[in-house]
Amino acid sequence: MATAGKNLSAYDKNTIPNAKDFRFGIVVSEWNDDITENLFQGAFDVLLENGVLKENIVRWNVPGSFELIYGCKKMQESFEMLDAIIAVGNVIQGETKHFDFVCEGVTQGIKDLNIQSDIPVIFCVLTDNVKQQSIDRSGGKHGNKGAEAGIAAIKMAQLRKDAKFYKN
Ligand SMILES: Nc1c(NC[C@H](O)[C@H](O)[C@H](O)CO)[nH]c(=O)[nH]c1=O
Ligand SMILES: CC(=O)[C@@H](O)COP(=O)(O)O
Repeated sequence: MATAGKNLSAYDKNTIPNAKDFRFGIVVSEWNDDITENLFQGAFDVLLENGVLKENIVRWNVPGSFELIYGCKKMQESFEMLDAIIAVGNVIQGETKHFDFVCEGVTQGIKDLNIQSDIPVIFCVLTDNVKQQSIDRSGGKHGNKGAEAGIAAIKMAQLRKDAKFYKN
């Protein structure tokens, strides 16, 4: 189902673990910050709605979405007590192929971080053809992908906790 068929902000609170003991990092790209700030707020609000303490959320900024890779990697290394990290960015097609390389690079880089580290990184990067698509997905008519990412972060933090329990 495409995003157009669902509300990115909608979730059943009864299916979300209580996240009061979880700690989260959020790395935010400054490119298109009118969009990325809305994405950040969507994620931040959802985390608080589900019991996360403000003091258990750490935020770093990076210049652009491509730098999300390095920023998230350093956050994994610096804050070993984090339960999950959310990478927030917005890439919009310009005149050239740069869009393709940035999107592919970020996608592969964040995928690699999930393989190489025990701290999951959630992909909250909008990759849009035009600005209106970004607006629609960061608190507009299709909801907020940041909220979707916040829920994913809680679910992956719980999966990671469960996996540690079964391993011991
Ligand atoms: N065009 C967009 C960019 N481009 C910048 C890159 O992400 C990167 O910061 C630069 O190439 C230096 O390494 N970034 C976005 O996040 N969104 C864009 O639309
Ligand atoms: C995704 C980008 O880097 C892109 O917006 C830059 O614009 P352009 O392709 O016109 O240089």
